[in-house]
Amino acid sequence: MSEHIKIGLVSISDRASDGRYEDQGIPALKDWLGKALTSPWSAETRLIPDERPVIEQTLIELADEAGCSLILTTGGTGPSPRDVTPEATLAVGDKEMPGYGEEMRRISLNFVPTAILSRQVAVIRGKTLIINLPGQPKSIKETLEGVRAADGCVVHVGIFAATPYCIDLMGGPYVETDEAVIKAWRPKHAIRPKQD
Ligand SMILES: Nc1ncnc2c1ncn2[C@@H]1O[C@H](COP(=O)(O)OP(=O)(O)OP(=O)(O)O)[C@@H](O)[C@H]1O
Ligand SMILES: Nc1nc2c(c(=O)[nH]1)N[C@H]1C(S)=C(S)[C@@H](COP(=O)(O)O)O[C@H]1N2
Repeated sequence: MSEHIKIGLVSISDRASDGRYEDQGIPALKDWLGKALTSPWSAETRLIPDERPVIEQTLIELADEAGCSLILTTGGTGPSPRDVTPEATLAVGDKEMPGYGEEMRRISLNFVPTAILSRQVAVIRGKTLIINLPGQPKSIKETLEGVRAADGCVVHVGIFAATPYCIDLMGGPYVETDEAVIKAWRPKHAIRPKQD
């Protein structure tokens, strides 16, 4: 049996938040989740500048007040002076989840050599998993879904594959996915029977 999940989507960009360009981060996140999730979900969206106090306050509000079990951020993970998303994320986290950043950089190296410049982190705050994704809108699908060969076969599994089980272990809602987009990996004992 699946359960409703509230997901925080945070686009962190100076230029998108002040209107110099249109934000493509939140639409890209919504688009991918709309294709990937088969269990019920709703989004809380925020478009904010690269200001560390604003990022921290936004993450705290979405986790502690809005009740998001998962928060995905996009933007502000590079080496520029204004890129402070990882620092803000680590500051509000109780536990770091280093596998996410390690795996995203490995996946992204299949697309761009500059993937090593990306400093993404993931943390758990209370009952909320917070994951930083890179800022390039196309990198959202790339990191969540992984790498496919020309015939469509998955050659490097995306980071979302492990995320529903992580949320299970944190005591959150049971999230299900469309296996054609991303297969949610759980040990056999943790898989609930599908309902018609
Ligand atoms: N929200 C967004 N909408 C559209 N494109 C974006 C967005 N965020 C980032 N990008 C693109 O991805 C690139 C890398 O993202 P990064 O987070 O490093 O942004 P940036 O160069 O610090 O600029 P800004 O914070 O003003 O978006 C940006 O230079 C921009 O081309
Ligand atoms: N999957 C993927 N990862 C990516 C990219 C990309 O196009 N696809 N762009 C990279 C680039 S050009 C940079 S500078 C770093 C910086 O992260 P940021 O975009 O969040 O600042 O992410 C990298 N990671």
